[in-house]
Amino acid sequence: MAIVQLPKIKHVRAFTVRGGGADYHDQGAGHWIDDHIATPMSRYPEYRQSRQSFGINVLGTLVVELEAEDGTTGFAVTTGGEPAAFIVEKHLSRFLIGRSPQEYEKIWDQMYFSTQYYGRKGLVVNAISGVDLALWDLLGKLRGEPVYHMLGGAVRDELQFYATGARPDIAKEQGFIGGKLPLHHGPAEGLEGMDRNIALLADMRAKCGDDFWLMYDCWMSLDLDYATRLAHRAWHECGLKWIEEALSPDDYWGYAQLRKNAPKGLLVTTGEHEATRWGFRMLMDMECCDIIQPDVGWCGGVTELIKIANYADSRGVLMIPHGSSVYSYHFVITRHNSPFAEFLMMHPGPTEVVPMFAPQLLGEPVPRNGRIRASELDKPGFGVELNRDIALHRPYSN
Ligand SMILES: C[C@H](O)[C@H](O)CC(=O)C(=O)O
Ligand SMILES: [Mg+2]
Repeated sequence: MAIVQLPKIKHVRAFTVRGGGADYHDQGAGHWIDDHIATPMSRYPEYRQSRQSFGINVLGTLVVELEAEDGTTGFAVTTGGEPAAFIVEKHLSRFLIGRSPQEYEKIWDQMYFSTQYYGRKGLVVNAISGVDLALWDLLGKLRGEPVYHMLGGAVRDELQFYATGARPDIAKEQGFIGGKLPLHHGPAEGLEGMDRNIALLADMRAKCGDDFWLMYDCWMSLDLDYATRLAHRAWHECGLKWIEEALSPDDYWGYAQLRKNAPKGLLVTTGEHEATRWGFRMLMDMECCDIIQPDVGWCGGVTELIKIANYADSRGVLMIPHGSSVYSYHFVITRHNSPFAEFLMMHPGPTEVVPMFAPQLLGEPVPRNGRIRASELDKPGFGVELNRDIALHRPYSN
């Protein structure tokens, strides 16, 4: 039987898109996701009300499209905009053109180590992740297989989701297994801010009852003392399930101490702004958290997430990827140490379940009653198509 040789990559294109989608903070006015949410910039009053005021949405979405010799295309979206498009077109494309998508390990290695002198985390690894996701999409489209089949197949029949957004009470009615609230007040707002954080959580606990998971997402905004005090009050007064990304991603020592300081039973989680197997090894070897939360569009893509997830599994650490739509769904359904997934509520309220990366992905599945069945992922690649009716801008070429 002849060995299958897939067509090689002929074209690499990087586009940018504004307005929601993969850069999900890039929303219009009045959206819950930009309503006085605590960040490291909250120490400056002028940047406290709106995260867009300090530039959280400055990058926009990066779309990576790979076209094979036979005309088949694979694509992916992530956060990165024009600077990431430059890196894809002017640097990474040389490792892709004329190559088979089957070589995703060697291609990843060349993309990472050729940019290591100016990359390693953040924007550069976002760009690498976008290329890697497009490679896996192209591979699936050429093979006629969903990505989750290529990752070993489903270990359960369906995905269960918790919802991130301002209305956990509505999320409970919609069938989600928990609700993660954004933290609104950081250390700069003192005891009054802490009391308001607890009052909101207590109100949601009263509305949701005792059995519904409630979590706080602190988006890197706290110091160790404040995070420790918040953890104890939120656990003892409101039954908080986990405190997420309380500290700077660079403060591995702080996370290790927070995990020691936290009340027994409260989970400490982080990782969405961490990258590569080496960054997550640091989090796990220093025992910084109970759950790692890589974003597959930011940590290095599927090729790197395989390495991260397997190391976590060997250490008994849960790996619940940060919300990244189909790119995490196809991974989570194949891993026992990923028992549930995140769904980021992108409706402004949020009062409705809408596709997370809308309007960029045609055919993007959404949870119904807080679940997506594995069979809903049974389309080639990541099972979505690029919406070509949106304004795609190609600022560079290779
Ligand atoms: C809600 C958080 O501030 C952020 O916008 C999203 C996030 O960190 C998450 O979904 O996790
Ligand atoms: Mg988060």
